[in-house]
Order: sequence, then C-alpha cells, then structure tokens
Amino acid sequence: MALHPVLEQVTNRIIARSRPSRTAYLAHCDAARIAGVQRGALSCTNLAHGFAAFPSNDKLRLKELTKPSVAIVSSYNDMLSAHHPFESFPKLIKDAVREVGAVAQFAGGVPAMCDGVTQGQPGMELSLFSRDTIAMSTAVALSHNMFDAGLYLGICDKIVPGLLIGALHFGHLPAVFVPGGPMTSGLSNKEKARVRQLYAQGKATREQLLECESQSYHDAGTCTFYGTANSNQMLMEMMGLHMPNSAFITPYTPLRDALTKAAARQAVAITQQGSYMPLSRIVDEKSIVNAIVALLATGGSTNHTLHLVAIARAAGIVINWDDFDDLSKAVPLLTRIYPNGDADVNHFQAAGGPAFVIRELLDAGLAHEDVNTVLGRGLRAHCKEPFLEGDEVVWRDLPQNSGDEAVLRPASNPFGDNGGLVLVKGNLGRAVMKISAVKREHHIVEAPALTFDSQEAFMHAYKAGHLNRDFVAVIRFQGPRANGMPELHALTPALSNLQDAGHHVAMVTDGRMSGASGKVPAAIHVSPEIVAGGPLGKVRDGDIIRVDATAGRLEALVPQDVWAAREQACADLTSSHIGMGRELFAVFRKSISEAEDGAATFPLPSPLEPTTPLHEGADTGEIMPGSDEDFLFRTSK
Ligand SMILES: O=C(O)[C@H](O)[C@@H](O)[C@H](O)[C@H](O)COP(=O)(O)O
Ligand code: SF4
Repeated sequence: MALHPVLEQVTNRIIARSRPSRTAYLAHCDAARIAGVQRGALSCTNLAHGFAAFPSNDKLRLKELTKPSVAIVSSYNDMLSAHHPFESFPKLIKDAVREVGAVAQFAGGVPAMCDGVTQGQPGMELSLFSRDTIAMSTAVALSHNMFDAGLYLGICDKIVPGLLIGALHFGHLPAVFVPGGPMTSGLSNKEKARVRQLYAQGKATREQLLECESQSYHDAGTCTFYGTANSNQMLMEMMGLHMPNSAFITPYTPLRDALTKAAARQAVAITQQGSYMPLSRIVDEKSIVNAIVALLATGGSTNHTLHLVAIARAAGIVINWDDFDDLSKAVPLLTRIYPNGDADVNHFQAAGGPAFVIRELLDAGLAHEDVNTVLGRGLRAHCKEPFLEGDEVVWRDLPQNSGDEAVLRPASNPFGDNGGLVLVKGNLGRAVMKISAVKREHHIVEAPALTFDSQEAFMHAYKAGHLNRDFVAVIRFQGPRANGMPELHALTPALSNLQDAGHHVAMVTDGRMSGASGKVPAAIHVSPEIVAGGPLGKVRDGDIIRVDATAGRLEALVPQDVWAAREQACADLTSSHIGMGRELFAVFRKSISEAEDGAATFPLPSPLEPTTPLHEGADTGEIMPGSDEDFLFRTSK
C-alpha cells in the first residue's frame, strides 16, 4: 500500500525543518563513537576502577578490550507498581549477556516517580521536571563510557521519555528498551471511576473508595488503563525499541523472563562487535512520525504532545503541534482502551496488542516501513507475537483478525476516522485537546469563564456547591515555569459529576491532564503559559469562552478594545517553589522551554565546532544519509 500523502507531507516538512539540528546531532554521535570497544578510550586507571568490583571472568573479558560491555540503566523502585518487577532483572540480564560472551554492568539507577501517588499532591509539581532529571541521571550512568550498548528498564510516564532522551545523548550506542509488563486485571477502570464520582458526591465512604482503589491497583506491574505509561509502551513497540510485542506480557512469568533475556542478547548483537545499530539511526524523522501515528491510532496520552516533542528534540528533530493535528486528521482510531473504552491493556494484548496495530498501520500505508529497529532494517519484523518454546522465546505471525473487535479493530473498520487529538488555537494561545474519550455533544462548549489559581480553589468551589452551572474553568498559573506543570487529573470526578448533571463544562489550562483523563473537554498545555505572558492571563470571570474541538478554536469572546486594555493577571507562586524539594528545581523553572517545544531543559543539537572528535581515537567515519539501503559506516582512514 502506498504511503498516505499526509504522512509523506508531514515527514518531508519535518526532515526539512530539522536538517541543521539533525545533521549536527548525527555528527555529535559520530564524534563520540570509537572503533572497537568504547572502553578503549579509557586509561588503565579508569578501567581498573571500572571493573574492580567484578568477578574474575567478567574482569578478564573487560580487560581484553574485545568483548562488548552492556550498560544496565534501571528505574527500579518500590513506589511504582510498574517498576517493582525490575528488581530481579539485572541478574537475569547479566547471566544472559555472559552466556553470549559479553559483560553487563549495572551502570546506574534513575529516579522514578509515580503520578498516581502524587496526583493532586504537591509532589505532582516535580513530575514533569523528573523527566529531564531522569535524562540527566541516564547521562551520569553512561558517562563512565565503559559501554557498547544500553539496556533501559522503564515503563511509566516520565521515565521512558527521560531514559530515551538521556540515551539519545549517547546515540552512538545501540539501545534496547526493556518493559516489565502490566498487572493482571483487577476491578475495572470504569467501576473505579464510578466509585470515585460517588465519593465526590458524598455517596461513598473513604473506606469504600480505598477498597475499590485497592482492588483496581492490586499488584506489581503497570496499571492497566491506557495512560501515559502504556502509551509509552505502544510507542516503544512502534519505534522498534522493544523486542516485538513484549510490552504487555505479565511480569513474573516465564515468557516475561525469556523476553528480558532475549532483549539482553539483542543488545550485544547490535554492538559494533556485531551488526552495529546505534540508537541515533533508529530514532529518525520517520520513526518519530510513526510514533505520533501510533499515539493517535490508539487514543494515547496527551502528555506525548510534550514528551515526543522533547524526545525528537534530543535526536535533532523538530516537531510541533501542527504535525500532530495534521496527522490526527488522517489516522483512524483502532483501539478502545480505558479511558477511551471499557477494556484494559490486558484485553488489548489478548486481542492482538501493539503488533496488530503496527501491522494494520503498515498495511494501510499509515506508517513508514523503511526504518531501522533493534532487529535491523524494516518495521515488519515487529508485527509478530512472542511464544515460549522450552525456555526460549520465538516469534510467530499474528492471527489475521483481531481477537476482539470491541477493543481492537483493523484499519478497514476503525472506531473513528481520526486520532482523537486536536490542536485548538485563537486569542488564548495554542492548546491540545484529547477528544477520543469525549462525547460528541461536548466537543464544543461556550460558557462563562470561572478562573482559579489552584486545583484546591476549584475543589473548594465545587464542594461549596458554587459550580452547578455551565462554565469553562480556567485553571491559571499551572505552566512549567509557574509550578512545574502538574497534571490536574484529580479534578476529573468533580467535572464528570457536573457534566453528568447536564451542565456544559470544560477546562482550559496551561497545565496538564493525566493520560488517564478523558470524558470532560479540556484544552491543556496552553502556550505561551501565563507567567511567560500568555494571553490566558487576561481572562476574567464572566468572559464567554469558546472551546471548539470541531473547528479547532480556543477563544475569549471579548470585544477587541476591552481585550487589548486587559492587564495580565498575576499571582504569588512562592507556595509552589518551597517545600517537597521544589526549591531544588528553580533552575528548571527558569530554563524550561514552552510546552509546544516539549517543556525541555536541554537545547537542540548545534553544529560541532570544526575541532577534533570528543576524545582521541574517535573514528569520525562517514555515515551514508538514511536511505532504503542499510546505512553504512565507512571509516575515514
Ligand atoms: O499520565 C498518566 O497516565 C497519569 O499520570 C497516570 O500515570 C497516573 O497514575 C494517573 O493519576 C492514574 O490515574 P488515577 O489517578 O485515576 O488512578
Ligand atoms: S501507571 Fe501511573 S499510577 Fe501506575 S505505576 Fe505508573 S505512574 Fe504509577
């Protein structure tokens, strides 16, 4: 099937827009690579320190400077149910890598915070900052420069984006991402949301709510809704950074362990000592477009209108919300996974999972097949599903049909003809809206503004009974520079109750929502944010606001002369800058980019000074431009 013209058009404009920074990025990666094992650039003293703690057989291999060393970078902790299984992965990986004659070294851990634990709490104001903190921590781990590939253990919201941003800054190294898998299905997400709304109405007790939540989030493994964590997994599959269809295999099972060992061996196989495939050559303009398409086709998290932008930026690729908006009009919705439906990711996997989505998109000309992946050239290899044969994993062709068309559909019979994400713009700025879970009658809301400068102020008004009316809640001063751009998902039950009571309600904010948010229309990530002078700061209570997902408009219907004369609102934000460690992130608040530029704290790659490579011995081999042939390295000698 020929490539869809919108994909062709968007891809070409991204390539053109990115050319200077992408060229600079690839030059940086090239300058960092040395012929042979990377640790060859180290001194004897460095090396001795680097393997002092290792058993003699590993130490000997590392001393020989011939066998590759694989870095393990892990986000294990006990706070995220999703990351708890990673506790046992390093030993599995080290044994698997040793079996193929190489060495794996635990290079470093990265912090990971659970947005479920911090939702509605002060800690949520560190959540977005944790992404680039994780990227920096990944760089600290890899800065030992002992490694010829990286294995990245992460799943949740900011963790996979942070690991990938960090790994891309070592793009000369091959990379394989290692998932841990979802918890088994507990109380349904729909029933969980129902009890939350009852609690918000005072019709359920705290004990009943806690019991319901504990039955939903009941075990180790990723939460089973399709939020940012599971959107990350879909994107890693679509970018060919996972072993195929491995994202949603249950933790602590033989197949899970076999997939982890297969990922470890694949990392060794794609080092320079094997069929070299650096990360810089996997994440390119086409794979980024594929990732956006996969996000849209599955009704994925709005957080990726920030994270994918930042990930692309790390690889020297410049994307924006027009790209998402144009692709969304061409990409059909192929899944109905909560909050976009009643099913969870376990149902999705049983119906065919990410591999089925990839195959459908390729067959419909809605994805680039000619990309590099951890398996080599071509995305088609990722349209298979894993099975155990003895202790080993093998991949077999998918069944022709979906296992459940209530959850997963072919591109020939989608749930919707667009990807459910829209760009809205107007005199309030530019914002994104996820409408895949919003009923059509709520796609346009025009109502008086009610302004709030915190989630708490909104909930106070709700509990006082002041919100039983049509309104557009303008939640102000929630942008990255103001208070770290928290998710305002804790407002969902109250807003849902008001919507269910028949009121026309919407939210507009320079903050974020959770990937698990859904049924209430929300124009989020408003750029520029208020503290950067964004016009959202000119809205006053009573202004008529029009949120129009159909026409893509976000307007304050205020006479021009009145609007022009409006002063920018201001607020005392010091309570968001002190306590819970927020003092430590002042430098982030000062340097972070706009939401549409990924809310990033790092620059686009700029051209290398015409100097010698990063370190002696770097082989600035010439890279053939990405083409339909495998890229080729030619040494400069
Ligand atoms: O972007 C996301 O997907 C969310 O941040 C998610 O990771 C977070 O855990 C939600 O808070 C879960 O939803 P509940 O808070 O409704 O459990
Ligand atoms: S999906 Fe969200 S709530 Fe669940 S473990 Fe990950 S960050 Fe925490």
